[in-house]
Amino acid sequence: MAPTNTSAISSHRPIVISGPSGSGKSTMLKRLFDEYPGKFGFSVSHTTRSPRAGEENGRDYNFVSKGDFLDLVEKKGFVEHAQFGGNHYGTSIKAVEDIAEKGQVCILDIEMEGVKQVANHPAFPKPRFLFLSPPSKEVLEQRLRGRGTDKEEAILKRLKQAEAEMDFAKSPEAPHEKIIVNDDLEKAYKEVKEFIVGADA
Ligand SMILES: Nc1ncnc2c1ncn2[C@@H]1O[C@H](COP(=O)(O)OP(=O)(O)OP(=O)(O)O)[C@@H](O)[C@H]1O
Repeated sequence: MAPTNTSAISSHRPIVISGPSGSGKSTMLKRLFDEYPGKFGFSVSHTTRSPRAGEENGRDYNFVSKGDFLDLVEKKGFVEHAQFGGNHYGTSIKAVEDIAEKGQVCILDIEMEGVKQVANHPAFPKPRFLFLSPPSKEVLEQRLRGRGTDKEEAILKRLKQAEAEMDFAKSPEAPHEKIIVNDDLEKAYKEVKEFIVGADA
């Protein structure tokens, strides 16, 4: 099994934020990163896909071969990993440790299957799990449409996946310490901040 430097991670416990696409995760994180510059960091993911123009190895992704990727899977070196469109993607323990060793709190913005993997990892210290929920399916649909980034087919796919995410969050196997409903943005951001930074935020 890949060695884990638990001390850095334990003193800067990573935060896993999840919730349906369109629930507002990026909106919250952008505000948080802007309000607390340098306090938080995103880990650099591994991928087997080829770099795109302008992408830099080690900065945008750790670009690796399929063999190396599967080796690390075997060694339990990923806190979570998945396959999309024929390519593998994953967050390595090392990438999370690198953030903690810089003195930052690592934020993991991941979907349901990844959350399950993180929660069940045999060696990775338990992070803090936050779930961001839309106020309703109807509002989620409005926001996804309002965002204007997806075609109809993608919106329908996201809405279907949202149901699975919401069901999981309500199930007994869900690891979330807190569920925040993103209705009023100011109120929800205050709650997110309290959970992540503490009551003195
Ligand atoms: N409380 C809110 N009230 C109104 N609109 C909101 C609120 N929170 C977020 N939005 C809007 O909803 C849309 C979806 O938010 P955002 O892109 O942050 O979601 P996300 O969870 O990061 O989605 P993805 O997982 O697809 O990246 C955005 O257009 C955002 O401006």
